[in-house]
Amino acid sequence: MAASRMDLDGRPIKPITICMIGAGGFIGSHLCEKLMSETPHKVLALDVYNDKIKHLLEPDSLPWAGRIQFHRLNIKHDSRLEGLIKMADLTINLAAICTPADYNTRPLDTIYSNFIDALPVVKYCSENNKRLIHFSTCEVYGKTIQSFLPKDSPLRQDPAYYVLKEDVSPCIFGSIEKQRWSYACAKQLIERLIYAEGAENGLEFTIVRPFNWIGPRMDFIPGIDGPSEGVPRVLACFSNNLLRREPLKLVDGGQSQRTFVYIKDAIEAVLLMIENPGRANGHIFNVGNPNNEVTVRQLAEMMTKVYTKVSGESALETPTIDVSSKEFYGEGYDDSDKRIPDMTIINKQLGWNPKTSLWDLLESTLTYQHRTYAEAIKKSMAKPTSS
Ligand SMILES: NC(=O)c1ccc[n+]([C@@H]2O[C@H](COP(=O)([O-])OP(=O)(O)OC[C@H]3O[C@@H](n4cnc5c(N)ncnc54)[C@H](O)[C@@H]3O)[C@@H](O)[C@H]2O)c1
Ligand SMILES: O=c1ccn([C@@H]2O[C@H](COP(=O)(O)OP(=O)(O)O[C@H]3OC[C@](O)(CO)[C@H]3O)[C@@H](O)[C@H]2O)c(=O)[nH]1
Repeated sequence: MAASRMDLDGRPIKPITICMIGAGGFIGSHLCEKLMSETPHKVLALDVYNDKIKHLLEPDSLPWAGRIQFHRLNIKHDSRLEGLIKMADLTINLAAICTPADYNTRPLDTIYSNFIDALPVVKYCSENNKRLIHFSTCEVYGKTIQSFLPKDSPLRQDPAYYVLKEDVSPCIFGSIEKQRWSYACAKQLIERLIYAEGAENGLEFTIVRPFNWIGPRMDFIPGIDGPSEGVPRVLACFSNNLLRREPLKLVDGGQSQRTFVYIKDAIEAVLLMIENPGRANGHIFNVGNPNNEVTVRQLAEMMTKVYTKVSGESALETPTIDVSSKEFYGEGYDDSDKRIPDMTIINKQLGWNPKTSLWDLLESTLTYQHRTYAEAIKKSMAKPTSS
């Protein structure tokens, strides 16, 4: 299998060792799965948790046993970090606080996690001449230029005012009191630092800007495998509502727009970056699906239809309710209005295109959510509440 794998320029791919930080999270778990099942590469998987990759670590009889090694560590304070980066050919940094409910309520943790804690990773890669793939975010674009144009301006139809291009679009955030932007701003600064390490010290880097990757194992279902009061990202929020047969909450009318890409499509793009360093180094890549754009309200409607199909349950009488962002997220929340990725750079460098439609990716993801959580939710809802 592995011996005959070729890169995009027809050269055989040599097995490498990857130090993956944040390997136990949503993206990390899918990337580990792909690397184990389809490549000969080794993974040093670093995280505080490993629940989402347990199926790859045990039992010892798995075909890839010995190629993945879990190291439970917190990169904030662990002297093993530099040694592990030195042992690898490539470091992939996924570790971050990246749920919007935290950005305005835990801004210090958010800034430390996305900037300060990433600094040693960049430094160790640069000092030891190790390649780095760093996960940033589409949030670095902030709001579109379009959102500042008058509602009746014909310029609103011009993609130049809303399609987000890595090398052209500005980063437009709200005022400092809108602490929502603490995350985007920290991610932007770490991008600038990595870019400068490349320019001044020759660091070989690739920066990934994911545009709402979704699929199985994303975040948690409150009260089942996460805190009851926790607020995950929209896929898990709406899944939780559907599983509990309660209305889906539309923040500020659900008018914001997003493009969603299936995690399995996006992981293909990351694998191309890993295995084609000559084409990926020095680049910042949007990774998203411009064809899967919906408003959050449309997403809620589609998820409701898909869930009815995959669960066999009847639709709710009141499928959605409106809630203000202040009530849902608290003071200091703000939102990106629209996120369409320009695909020119990733097409040119890696020839990558997403394949899966929004309906299809929701069908496979909600089938997973139903199979994984429906019974546990029923049991938890049947339990009498303690007085
Ligand atoms: N999923 C998306 O659509 C998306 C979009 C934009 C950006 N991103 C970026 O991609 C990366 C991964 O996102 P995800 O969706 O998999 O999130 P996730 O929360 O599922 O994964 C992050 C992982 O990092 C780990 N981690 C955090 N701090 C750590 C620390 N100090 N030490 C060790 N481990 C630590 C967490 O335990 C978690 O397992 C993040 O950097 C995020 O900002 C993701
Ligand atoms: O119950 C809910 C939950 C959310 N919304 C609204 O949905 C939009 C999307 O929210 P979410 O998926 O939580 O996150 P964002 O897209 O805003 O931000 C993410 O983008 C990438 C990343 O960097 C990492 O994943 C993260 O910052 C939004 O408009 C919510 O208000 C809702 O209506 N109801």
